[in-house]
Amino acid sequence: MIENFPTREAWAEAAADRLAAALAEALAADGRALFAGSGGSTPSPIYARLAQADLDWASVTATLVDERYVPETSPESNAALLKRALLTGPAAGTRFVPLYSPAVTVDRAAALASQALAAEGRALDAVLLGMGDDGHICSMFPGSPTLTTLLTPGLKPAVYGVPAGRDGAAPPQERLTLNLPWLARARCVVLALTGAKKRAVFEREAAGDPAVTPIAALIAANAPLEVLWTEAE
Ligand SMILES: O=C(O)[C@H](O)[C@@H](O)[C@H](O)[C@H](O)COP(=O)(O)O
Repeated sequence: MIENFPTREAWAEAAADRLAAALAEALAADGRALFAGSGGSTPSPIYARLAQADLDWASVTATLVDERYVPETSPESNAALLKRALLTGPAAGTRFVPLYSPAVTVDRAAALASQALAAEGRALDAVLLGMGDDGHICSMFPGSPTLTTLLTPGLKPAVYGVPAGRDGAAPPQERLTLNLPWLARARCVVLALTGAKKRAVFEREAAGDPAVTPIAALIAANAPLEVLWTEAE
């Protein structure tokens, strides 16, 4: 299930190519495409390449797989990261749907983001995921109180609020996240991993109980998952 790449360049190129192909297919079929990207440090080289893809970016909508409940002015903002890394150059004309919105509670922001995504009227065409060392994808954290909800088949709203963990548990602050059924309905899900540690975490999580393990749940839901790995971190 894991595809190995000899260099970080080849890995980033392959991930960007898969995502661009999925977006191009949607654009050819429907004249529109919906992309969701991850935060964290892993995706930046992939975004840099994807931003150069020869696509009708003005017909693409981009959103996030998860977000800290912070405004774009925060260094923690995934929206700011995506805008900097992907929505630039040829991709600058892409419409962006944020998960965060100001002056409301995290759950209200989740409801607003869910409405905005529902208004797109389509499943995600391409998703770029990273994975934390604890096996989390999006803001679905193994062992967190919200996980069972986020993994529930048939969940209707796309986006949920995630409270900060208690007593040092993840996540350190409130977040917004896509849920498992939304991810699983995507047409292409690229999980980009680097380094021996993440590979071992992925293998452990893939063999876990789908009821309590986000990666195992994604596999069990038959998501069109492509796992791209390179040793170089
Ligand atoms: O905003 C986030 O935190 C992410 O969307 C998250 O799911 C990320 O992909 C992992 O935490 C891996 O992060 P790294 O790529 O930095 O290891």
